[in-house]
Amino acid sequence: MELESVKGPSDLSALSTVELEDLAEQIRRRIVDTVSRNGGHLGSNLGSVEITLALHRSFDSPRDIILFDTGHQAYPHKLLTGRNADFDSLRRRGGISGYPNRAESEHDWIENSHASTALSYAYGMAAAFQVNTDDPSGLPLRRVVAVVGDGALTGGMAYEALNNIGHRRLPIIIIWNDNGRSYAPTISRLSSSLTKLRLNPSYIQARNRIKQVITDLPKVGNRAVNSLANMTSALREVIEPRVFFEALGVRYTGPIDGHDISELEYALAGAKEWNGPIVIHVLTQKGKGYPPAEDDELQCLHDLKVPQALSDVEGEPPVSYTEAFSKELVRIGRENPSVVVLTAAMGGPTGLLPFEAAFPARYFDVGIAEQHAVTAAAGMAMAGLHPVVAIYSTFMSRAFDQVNLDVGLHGLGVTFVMDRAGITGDDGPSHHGVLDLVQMLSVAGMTIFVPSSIEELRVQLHLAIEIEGPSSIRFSKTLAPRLIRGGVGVGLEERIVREGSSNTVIVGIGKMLVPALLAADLLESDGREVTVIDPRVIRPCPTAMVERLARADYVITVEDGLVHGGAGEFIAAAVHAVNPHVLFRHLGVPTHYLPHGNADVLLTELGLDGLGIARAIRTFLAQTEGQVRRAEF
Ligand SMILES: Cc1ncc(C[n+]2csc(CCOP(=O)(O)OP(=O)(O)O)c2C)c(N)n1
Ligand SMILES: CC(=O)[C@@H](O)[C@H](O)COP(=O)(O)O
Ligand SMILES: [Mg+2]
Repeated sequence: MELESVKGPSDLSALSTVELEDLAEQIRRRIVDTVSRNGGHLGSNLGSVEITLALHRSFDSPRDIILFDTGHQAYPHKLLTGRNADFDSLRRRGGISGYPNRAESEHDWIENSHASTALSYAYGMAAAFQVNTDDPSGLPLRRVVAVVGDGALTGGMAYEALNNIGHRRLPIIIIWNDNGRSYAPTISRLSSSLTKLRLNPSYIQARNRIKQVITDLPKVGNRAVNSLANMTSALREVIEPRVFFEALGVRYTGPIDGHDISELEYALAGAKEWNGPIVIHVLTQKGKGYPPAEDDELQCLHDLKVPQALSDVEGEPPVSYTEAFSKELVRIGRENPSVVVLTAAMGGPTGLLPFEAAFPARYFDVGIAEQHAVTAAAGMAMAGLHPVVAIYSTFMSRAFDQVNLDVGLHGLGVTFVMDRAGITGDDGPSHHGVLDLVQMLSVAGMTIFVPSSIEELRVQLHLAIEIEGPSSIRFSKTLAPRLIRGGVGVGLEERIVREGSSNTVIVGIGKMLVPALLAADLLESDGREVTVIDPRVIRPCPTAMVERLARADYVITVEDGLVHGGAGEFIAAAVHAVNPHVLFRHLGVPTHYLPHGNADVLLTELGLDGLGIARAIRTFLAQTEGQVRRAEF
């Protein structure tokens, strides 16, 4: 069967094993081809092809619910549910999402790409189907299936859900998609013990032989007992997961080969008969069928766009903020032995691997467990270390309570480094890092740095680590401009990057300094010389900046984060305490879930590019000219 002719799961039911294997190959080619052009998740999707085929042949989606944890492995699901024709638009503005999307298909349920949520959704849905037992259709109970990766299973929510699912004995089928990796080898005793079994048929056959020996034991006598003693280690590796899940009240079966569709369908048929929660432990190969993707470096492909840098340093290739952070952190690690780093399974993407290589004992990957990472850092700070916790802005939301009360309440010296701050683009609404400024401003005593260039990032990282209390630094998913105009700031002071003669000041926060300066250039052609300030630090609000803004008539703040409760409003409150008559206009991200697409395109749509900012300022001034009342102060 040709992939193009698959319009939905019902087209799969009559396919033979050979036809299925051929279709799997077509799906792999389609994914590799599209991701190589559009970017996206390669390893995870190539690893979930057979699982997805078996699920859509064994269940009746969307009547039966098929949930994908994290959702980054759902490309085969999309191709098999009628979206092959649209697949070329993957992750493009206006195109199909890189994650399940309810507006795209009735077969899609979870749009949130944050890991470890699927089992909680499954609990809720299975419980709802039990409550609504008077289903008029007379059809059997709707089944709920959750595909959960071994990485996602290291998240706290997954354990919370497992506990409840087992306790309530809800008939949920859990596919534990175990490829032994997140970005790196998964931090999981449950999973690592099976490394040898990872898709090595001889080990899986050995496991089956061990089971047979146990069964035949009474007939064989001492010789088997001795050989059994040698085999108990392999047996233990296979038994441990069973003990873990069944202690929670969840039946365990496996491990099975996650690329053998017949074996998968056999296990699914058995699971459907099991009256209660059951986990099918499936061993898969990340990147299966495309060797370059079989490591985790190709977890997610994307190309970093060169920002509208105003003045690149001649001759030096542009680097990303991540790379600049990564290198400076190693330097700091050499100078300061109390500095340790923590990651939640994202050591590679957050640039921590060089630090790990240099100081392995001071590198902590806790798995996809942001809450635990933050509070573990609090413990380390209490014990005299200075932890640097590197977590994407969007994932930091998950640990807000821990930041606020486990670190902030105790005033501990922990530095939070939030990469992917602001609109990140291709990964859509659950990846834009637009909440971190609002959240960090809610934590009393948190020093908040917003670097606008590589040089500033380096200086501010050193400052943050020297601060005794909590501190945070945020930067975007871009190559970083080398803004040398005006030099690098000092301490916790702002930088006047462009001095104008008018009474109008633009405060360009972090990455937004670049479009702010472009807007100033455009306004100059109107004959309006505006001042542009790089605040560098949001809290404590730089004193000299507050005084400078209190003398202005009009102040426009620009941030790559939510406007409501954001940095601009915080700055305005500080200025209005000095001069309540200064007129502010805050530009930033509205409180909406923004779609996926190129970050610069999304920023332009929001009016956060240079032209958009200039337009907004012209409108603001036209609306307010003459309203200004000079304060006596
Ligand atoms: C809360 C949260 N933290 C971090 C991430 C980033 N992330 C995306 S995929 C991934 C690894 C997932 O590993 P696994 O569940 O084993 O799936 P696999 O990629 O191996 O198929 C991580 C850490 C995330 N999506 N959500
Ligand atoms: C699915 C997920 O959460 C991550 O893989 C994310 O897609 C990575 O984003 P970057 O591409 O910005 O590293
Ligand atoms: Mg995995």
